[in-house]
Amino acid sequence: MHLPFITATANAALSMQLDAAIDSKTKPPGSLGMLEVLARQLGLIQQTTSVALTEPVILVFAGDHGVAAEGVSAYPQSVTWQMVENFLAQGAAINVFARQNGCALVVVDAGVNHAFGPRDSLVDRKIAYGTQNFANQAAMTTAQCAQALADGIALVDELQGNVVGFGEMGIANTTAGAALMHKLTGIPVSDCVGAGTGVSAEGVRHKQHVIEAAVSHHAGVDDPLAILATFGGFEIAMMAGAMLRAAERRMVLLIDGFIVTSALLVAARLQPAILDYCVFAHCSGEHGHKRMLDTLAARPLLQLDMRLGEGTACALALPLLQAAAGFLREMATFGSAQVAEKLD
Ligand SMILES: O=C(O)c1ccc[n+]([C@@H]2O[C@H](COP(=O)([O-])O)[C@@H](O)[C@H]2O)c1
Ligand SMILES: Cc1cc2nc[nH]c2cc1C
Repeated sequence: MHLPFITATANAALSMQLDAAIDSKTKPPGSLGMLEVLARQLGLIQQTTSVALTEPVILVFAGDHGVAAEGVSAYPQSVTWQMVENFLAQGAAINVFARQNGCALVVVDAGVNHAFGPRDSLVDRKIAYGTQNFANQAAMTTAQCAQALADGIALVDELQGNVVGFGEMGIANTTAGAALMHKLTGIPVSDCVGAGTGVSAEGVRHKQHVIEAAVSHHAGVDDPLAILATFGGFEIAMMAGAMLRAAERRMVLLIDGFIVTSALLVAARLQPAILDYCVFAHCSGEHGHKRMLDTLAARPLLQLDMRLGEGTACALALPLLQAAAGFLREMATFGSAQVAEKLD
């Protein structure tokens, strides 16, 4: 399979132009804080000092996990397809937040354990009716993993705009995400697991033991794509493919919570320059997310103790991204507004 190739955004001459443009605006230098960091990043991604965000979209990937059979979630597996129906009926949190912020939403069946039948507003990329239970065998075959990556790439090829947010839905996928985090970072499993949908402290310890046993069972799996196939999910693999292609197309990637970031961990192992294109929407309340973000040297925009997934934090962070692009494009300069500059 041909994986996307991502170019780093570093450009010394453009960086200086962006700094000059940002500092020329009618404000004390640095006073827009993180928005200035974002504006600079957007300029480097788009290779211009006049940035513009067009047709933002959030892709929500849904998939089921065989490891749910180990009793690692607070909810039954059927909630995955039921929540997909809720997305299609416009009733979920992501529907509300995307609507509020003028963001399109695309729901993708990457591998839900349910037959939806033909549906106008559901993108059918079902790889299988859920993954296998990684406690006993690899979650997916190499071919299924490659197909999921390729489908993610193809989905992003169809997008018109230049901003894409990533969201997911999948009962038990914090267990998959924690296993990926452990395998890809070496951080102890105990620091990767969390409450997910709300399991008890004992439930979190059970998750830890399930993952530790699976990691020993699959000893020697060390290549990033093999780790993805062994412990990942169809929605996670499809997101990783979509992320790689989005960065190759020089789009802005909005990264949601724990599971979305675990997909990015895989993508960043394959193409480290992808991180230049990522805006981290929030630090999730899921226990391992802060450590995961730290390993990527990521600075999240929001910290609202949210741990829902669905791409909800992407929708909430979008106005901040638009503020960064807007000030760089529209604010007056000290010269144009005839405002006196800083005293020496
Ligand atoms: O995005 C997050 O940080 C996040 C943290 C905890 C849970 N979730 C969501 O909850 C589901 C997974 O939780 P669990 O307990 O079933 O592993 C899945 O549908 C995710 O979208 C999402
Ligand atoms: C109700 C519910 C909604 C969700 N949205 C994302 N993950 C979810 C998990 C549950 C349980």
